Amino acid sequence: MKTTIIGIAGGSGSGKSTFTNRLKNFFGENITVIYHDNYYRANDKLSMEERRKINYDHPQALETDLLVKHLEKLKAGKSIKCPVYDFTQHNRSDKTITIHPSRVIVVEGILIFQDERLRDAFDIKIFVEADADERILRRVVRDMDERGRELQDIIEHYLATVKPMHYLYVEPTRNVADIVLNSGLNDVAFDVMKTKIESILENPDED
Ligand SMILES: Nc1ncnc2c1ncn2[C@@H]1O[C@H](COP(=O)(O)OP(=O)(O)O)[C@@H](O)[C@H]1O
Ligand SMILES: O=c1ccn([C@@H]2O[C@H](COP(=O)(O)O)[C@@H](O)[C@H]2O)c(=O)[nH]1
Repeated sequence: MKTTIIGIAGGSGSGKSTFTNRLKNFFGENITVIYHDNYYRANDKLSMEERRKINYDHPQALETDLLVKHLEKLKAGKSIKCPVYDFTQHNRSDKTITIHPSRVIVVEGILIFQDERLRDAFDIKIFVEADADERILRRVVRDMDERGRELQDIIEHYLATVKPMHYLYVEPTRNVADIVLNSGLNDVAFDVMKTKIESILENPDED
């Protein structure tokens, strides 16, 4: 069985997970989804205070080598144990999820097009775009609701690292995308990708 790998990148709060989860909800077990966020490094030796100060928007914060290895294993038909990141603790949890190989793998993350090895592994590259003001407003709501953050922390973190790293490492990768979406809720884009994935699933041995 051939494997088709689809990368979905974009800034934090752009709507990557919204688009990715829509595909996952539609295709269920027929596709595999991997979040680069789960590959944030384990920092067990650091205190919570030290972990809070890490620049999580720099490529070095992620164990991308492990994700590259995992994609190679999945392509070779082997299952992987994917780490599970705990945003509330700024640390990797002790849980893992077993992910089995499948015809279509979707990989999502802010920095996935920044790494050459990942870029080369993707058969289709999608970049989700949204204005910076919308992204930060969404992030405030999400980080307070789901990631256990205070407003002041989110603002400081955004200005100190999220925003500068976005313009340094995320935004420039828009140019390598095959498709740029203006929203993770775009119905036409969803229909186009749904049709494409259906056709890939119907042809297990085609490139
Ligand atoms: N086009 C949109 N309009 C309004 N809200 C959106 C839109 N896209 C995403 N959201 C909301 O913004 C938040 C962040 O979106 P998410 O998909 O998690 O972003 P990302 O994965 O890129 O960080 C979520 O609560 C989501 O429901
Ligand atoms: O411990 C952490 C690790 C990462 N972050 C932030 O997460 C976003 C990326 O996730 P999205 O789902 O794409 O928003 C990144 O901007 C990091 O700053 C964090 O807050 N804490």
